[in-house]
Amino acid sequence: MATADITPAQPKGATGVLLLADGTALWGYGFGAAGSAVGEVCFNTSMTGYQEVMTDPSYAAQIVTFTFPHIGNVGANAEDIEGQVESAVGCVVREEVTPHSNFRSQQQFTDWMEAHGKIGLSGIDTRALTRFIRLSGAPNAVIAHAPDGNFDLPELLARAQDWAGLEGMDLAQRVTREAQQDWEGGAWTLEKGYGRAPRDAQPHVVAIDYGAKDNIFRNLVKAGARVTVVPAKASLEEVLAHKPDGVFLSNGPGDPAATGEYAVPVIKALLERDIPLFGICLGHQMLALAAGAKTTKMHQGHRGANHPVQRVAFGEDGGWGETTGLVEITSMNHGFAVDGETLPAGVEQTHVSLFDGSNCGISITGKKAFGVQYHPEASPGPQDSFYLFEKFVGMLG
Ligand SMILES: NC(=O)CC[C@H](N)C(=O)O
Repeated sequence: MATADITPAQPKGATGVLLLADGTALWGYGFGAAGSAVGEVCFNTSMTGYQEVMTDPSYAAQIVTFTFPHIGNVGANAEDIEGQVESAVGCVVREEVTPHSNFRSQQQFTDWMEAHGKIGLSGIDTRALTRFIRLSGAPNAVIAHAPDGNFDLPELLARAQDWAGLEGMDLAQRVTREAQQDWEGGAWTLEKGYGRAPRDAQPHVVAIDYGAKDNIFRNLVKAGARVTVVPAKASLEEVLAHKPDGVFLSNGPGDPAATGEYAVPVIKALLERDIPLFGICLGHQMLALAAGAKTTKMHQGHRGANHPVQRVAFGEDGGWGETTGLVEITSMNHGFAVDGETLPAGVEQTHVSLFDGSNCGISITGKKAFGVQYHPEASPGPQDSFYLFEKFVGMLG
């Protein structure tokens, strides 16, 4: 049963609403798919790359508020897809979606959203919503689009209130590939689109897919690796059967502490066997859990393409070299974080966020194992951190 007043009342002409669990209704205009969906509301400050954001599986069970006011300008295409599986359920934007005008566009963003079952809401004061999230934390909400303007508000509110929230939620097993896959995509170029990955390349990286963005695999290929992707719940034996030179731990949605139940024992065993490891985002968080650290839910999270991160230590093999102290501008999408205070002896903090000092990288002493909280593959975002793929592939074999 819903237990809050819904305010303000629906204005004339509204066809979409973001109904927060506390009863606050943000009224606007629906686009994309009709219907409703529940999730945690976050904000992303990227100025470009909305299609990659909306297809990043790490956003499963989330509603993305774009702080950049004009969304839709470059339309949508069949290439800028980061995952074919579940991802953000919807998005909230300031202005009416801009008609597409770009040589790569194949579809209006509104039509693409509809085709992918995602709900859009325009006409929202996204600055006020972002300030609300910064002050009060990321709320649970229902996003709804009814072309005829008819909403069952008590039912929508009950859904927002009954939803358990992301904390304690394991979503990786919902978004992972179910079968092993020989990864075949290479880096994208304007002239040729995506390249092909040579299957005889060395070294061989086995990538555990907790909800991976495809551009990570393309970057591993670009750095010279052959990549075999295995499902989130692959056992140690299944991973080792591929005779990996190194194992990659992917990004993904949900709470790392909940996901770690099946992933962490495998990661621990790989660490014990001295298999080189590289984790990104959720993979970084679970590497930290395997090494004995703790993760926490953040107040508002980090999501955008402009997050400064500083290299603060060399890493075990001195791999950052002279570049310690350097700042990278990074792409980020996380709502949980490794608690830097809980890093045990033998785990070195290699990167920190210059926004809030939170942990952004670790390296395990005596092992070829490291992780970063941010997204070096960009998609979207700056490319300052591509060196990490070369560093990892370079340490194998
Ligand atoms: N991009 C990711 O891998 C996100 C990791 C985790 N789900 C978080 O929100 O912190």
